Amino acid sequence: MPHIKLLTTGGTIASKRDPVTGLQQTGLITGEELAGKLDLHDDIRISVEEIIKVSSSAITFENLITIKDAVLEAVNDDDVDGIVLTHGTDTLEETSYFLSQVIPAGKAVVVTGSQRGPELIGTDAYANLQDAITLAADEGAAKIGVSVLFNSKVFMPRFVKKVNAMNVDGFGGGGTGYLGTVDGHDVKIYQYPAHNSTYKVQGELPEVDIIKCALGTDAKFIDCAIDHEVEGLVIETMGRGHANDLVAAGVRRAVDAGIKVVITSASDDGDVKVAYDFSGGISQFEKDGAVNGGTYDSKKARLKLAVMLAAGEEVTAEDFKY
Ligand SMILES: NC(=O)C[C@H](N)C(=O)O
Repeated sequence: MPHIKLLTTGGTIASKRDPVTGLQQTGLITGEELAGKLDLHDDIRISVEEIIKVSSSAITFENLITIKDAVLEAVNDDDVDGIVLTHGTDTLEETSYFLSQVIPAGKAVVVTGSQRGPELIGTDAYANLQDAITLAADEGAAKIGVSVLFNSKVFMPRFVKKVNAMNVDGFGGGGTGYLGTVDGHDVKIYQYPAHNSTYKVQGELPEVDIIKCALGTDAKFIDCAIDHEVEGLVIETMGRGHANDLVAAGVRRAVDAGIKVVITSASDDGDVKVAYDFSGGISQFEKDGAVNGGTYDSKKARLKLAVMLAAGEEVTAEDFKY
């Protein structure tokens, strides 16, 4: 009988209507209550542990460490066959990606949530939770390690993104699509991630910020980050890694101040790559010691950088290749 550990963190999937305001409030429904209403395969056994109870936009780097410790404990428990983590959708892509960087593959860790609260008409809370548990109990999911289940689809954390702010088809996998499906009690995995590097985080995650560039952006936020002595910076540039001379000068100041700088692109697909020789772009950023973030989106690059710094790893463009 597969034993699935259900770890809960809050989010809409744990919400009920506040009797006074009528608005959704997280943490009013427990994992036990949710799991009690599912139509699971008879031989699945569930045990529930509440880790935290917050809207996911309030999750902190400290919370990520707490979540990681709880997941690792379950991964290392021989009595547990698979893990499901329920989470708010706003930062689900970030927490799942973080976990994929710190939890070695070998046991299924399925992250899920819902766009509509469990009491709302057409809620996706029970369907997603049931599918996530079914996936976590499937042998094929163990090989993926950390995955995301949403609206019947299985995603890899590296590419999953909340693409819709309200409807139940809230997540997409970009150009790489999805890994498989859960249809009732049937799990089908069509593809596995080709690359899986994990790191051993020691202690806290360091402060790493994202600064987004657009037409006419200057370096005031970069200088502010330098003043705040952040350890890492992700500069989200345009296209293949382009900004302007003011940003380039700011990047230089940041690198000189000992900050690890990673350059990402606002585009959804395509690499940051040296293609032009001009002073406000990736060719200059690289000469000045910034790291090429490849196809990483800024939120994932931020977490990868924070994890690598916390693990005491040297950060190079090679680390952002896949
Ligand atoms: N659908 C959701 O879960 C959104 C919610 N605000 C959260 O991220 O916690």
